[in-house]
Amino acid sequence: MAATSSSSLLFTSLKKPTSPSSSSSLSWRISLPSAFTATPRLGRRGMTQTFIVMSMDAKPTVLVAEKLGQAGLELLKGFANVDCSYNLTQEELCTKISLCDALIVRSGTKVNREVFESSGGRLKVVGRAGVGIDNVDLSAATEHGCLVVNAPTANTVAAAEHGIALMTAMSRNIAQSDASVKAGKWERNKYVGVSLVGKTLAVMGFGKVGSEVARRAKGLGMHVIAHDPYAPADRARAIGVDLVSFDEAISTADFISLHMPLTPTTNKVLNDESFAKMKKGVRIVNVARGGVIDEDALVRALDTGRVAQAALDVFTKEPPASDSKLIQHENVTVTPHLGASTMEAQEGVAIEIAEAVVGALKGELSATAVNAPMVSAKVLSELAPYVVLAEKLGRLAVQLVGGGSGVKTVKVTYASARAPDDLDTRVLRAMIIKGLIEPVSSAFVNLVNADFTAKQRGIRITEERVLLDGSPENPIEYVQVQIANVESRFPSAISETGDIKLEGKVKDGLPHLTKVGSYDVDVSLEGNLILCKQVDQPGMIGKVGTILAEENVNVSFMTCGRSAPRKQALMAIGVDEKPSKEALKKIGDIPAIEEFVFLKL
Ligand SMILES: NC(=O)C1=CN([C@@H]2O[C@H](COP(=O)(O)OP(=O)(O)OC[C@H]3O[C@@H](n4cnc5c(N)ncnc54)[C@H](O)[C@@H]3O)[C@@H](O)[C@H]2O)C=CC1
Ligand SMILES: O=C(O)C(=O)COP(=O)(O)O
Repeated sequence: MAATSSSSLLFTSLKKPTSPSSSSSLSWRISLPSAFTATPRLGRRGMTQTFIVMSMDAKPTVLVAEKLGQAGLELLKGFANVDCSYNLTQEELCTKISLCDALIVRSGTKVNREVFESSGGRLKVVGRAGVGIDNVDLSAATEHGCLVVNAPTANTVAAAEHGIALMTAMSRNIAQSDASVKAGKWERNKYVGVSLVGKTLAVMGFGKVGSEVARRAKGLGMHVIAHDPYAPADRARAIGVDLVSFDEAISTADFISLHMPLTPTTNKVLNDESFAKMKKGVRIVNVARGGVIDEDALVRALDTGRVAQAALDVFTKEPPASDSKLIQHENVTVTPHLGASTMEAQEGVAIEIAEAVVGALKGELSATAVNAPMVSAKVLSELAPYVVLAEKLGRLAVQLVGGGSGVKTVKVTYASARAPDDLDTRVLRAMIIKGLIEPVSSAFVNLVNADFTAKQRGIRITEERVLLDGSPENPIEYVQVQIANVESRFPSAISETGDIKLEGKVKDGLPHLTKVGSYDVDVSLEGNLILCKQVDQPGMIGKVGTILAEENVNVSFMTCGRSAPRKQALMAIGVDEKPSKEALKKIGDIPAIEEFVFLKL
C-alpha cells in the first residue's frame, strides 16, 4: 500500500467527490479505478486530508501509442498497466481510449477532440514524448480536464545536431551524390557544394533547439543572427548572436534554419512574400514543423532559384505523398522526421515523459504541464490549508445563492502582507471555482479546466489583493468570496455592499469561516454547517442543540455573532451528520429563528 503526499493530490481532480466527507478535504483526486480509494488520514497539522491509497491489484492503464524507449516503459510498468499498441487507426484509438487513464504519443498520433470525447472522462493525462504539441488538441484537453505534459528537454541536442547535419549535408550535396554513386555514376563536377564558413545563418526561433544550433554553427565559423520575438537579448548576446527583425533575418541570411513552434502565427510564415525578400540562392533548413513553410511556395522558389536548396525533416502532412513535387525536387534533401531520433534522445525522452505521466497520475504538479499553471511544490505545500479554505468558501457561497439567481460575478479578495508577486493565487482561484461549480452541476473541476469551466458558465471571477502591514510569515490573512447581483436563501449572508459575502481564515492549519455577510463568526469548516439568524435571546443554543441531540446528530462546534446584545444574532453550528428533514424543519420552526439554512461542506 502506498500513499501519496498530501500536496500531490491537488493537481488532478477528475472526479466530482461523491460524499461530503471526501469533498471537504484536499480532494482534487484523480478518478482512478475503484481500487484507488480515498482514506481519511490526519495531516501534518492535524488537518484531515484525503490520501489516495492504491491497492495492489488495480493500476491505472497507460496506452503507449508510439514507440517509446525501454527505460521509460520500465518506469511506467512500475506504476501502471502499460498497453503498447502502435499504428492504431483513429477509430481504434478512440475505442481503446475509454479504457485508459493516460496516453503517450510522439508526433505521429493525432490526439484530437474526438479522442477526448471518446475517453468518457477517464483519460487524465496525455504525455507527448517530445516537444511539439501541435498534434494534441489542447483546447479539447483543457475542456475535458485532461492534463497535457511534454518532454521538452531530452531531444534538444538531437534536433540541433540533425539541423546541423542537414545543413552540412545539403551544402555538400551528400544525399544526392550518395544516390548518384550508388547508381553507378561518378559526377564530381555536378556536386560541387558551398562552404559554410563566413556565411550568415539566420536562426528563426531562438529557443532550446535554435540556440544549440546557433552555438554549433558558430563553431563552424558562421555568422549567426536570430529572430525570436520572445527571446531575451542577453541570452543571445551571451553566445554571440544578434537578435534581429524577421525581415532583416530572412533578407540577409545565406542559410535560414527554422526552430519555432507551429502556431497560428508561425503557420506558413515562409511564403511567396517572404521568399521574395530573401537573397537569391538562400538555403533553408527545417527541423521544426512542416506547417511553418508554405510548401507550394517553396517549390516555386526552388524552381526560380530564389531558394537554391532546402533540407527538410518535417512536412505539413506526414508522411508526405511520395509523388510530392517538393520531396522529389532535386535540390531538396529530406529525412522522415528524424530530428529527435537518436538512441540517447529517445531514452531521455522516454524517461522524461514517463516520469511526468506517472507524477501526473499520482496527482503531482508537473513541471512540464502544457495546459495547466505550474505551481511549485513549495508554494503548494504552503498554500495547502488555504486550498481547502478556498474550495469550502466557494461551496458555501454557491449554496447560499437563492433559487433562480445565476452566479455571474464573483470577487475574490486575498488579504496578505506578502508582495503581490510573492503570492501565487492561481490554485486558490481554481479551488474557489471548483467549490462554486461542483455542488450545483455534474461538472468536475480541476486545475486544468477551472478557468475554462467558469468562463463556459459565464462566471466572471475577479481577484483583488488587500495589502496588509505586518509579517508576511502567513501567506494569507483572510480570503473573501463575494457573489454579486444574486438573491440569497439566507438574506443575512448579504453584506452592506449587496453581495453574498463570506470570509475565511486558516487557524492552526484548519480552515475557519470568520464572516457571513456583515456578521463575525468563527467556525471550523468541517462536516456540515447550519446557519441560523435569530433574535439574540437566552436559550437559543440549547433549543437547537436539543433538537440535534434527539436526532443523534453530533455538533462539532457552535458560534454566535450578533449585531448588538438582544438584537439580531447569527448562529453557526457545525454538525458531523446531516440532520433529517424533520429535524431541520423543527429548527426552522423555532419562533425566534428568522432565517435558517443547512449547507453541505
Ligand atoms: N524534427 C524533430 O524531430 C524535432 C522538432 N522539434 C521542433 O523544434 C521546434 C523548437 O523546439 P524547442 O527549441 O525545443 O522549443 P522552444 O520552445 O525552446 O523554442 C521555440 C522558440 O520559438 C520562439 N518563437 C515562437 N514564435 C515565434 C515566431 N513567430 N518567430 C520566431 N520565433 C518564435 C519562441 O519564443 C521560442 O524561443 C518545435 O517546433 C519542436 O516541435 C523539436 C525537437 C525535435
Ligand atoms: O519533439 C518534437 O517536437 C519532435 O518533433 C519529435 O518528434 P517525434 O517524437 O520523433 O515524433
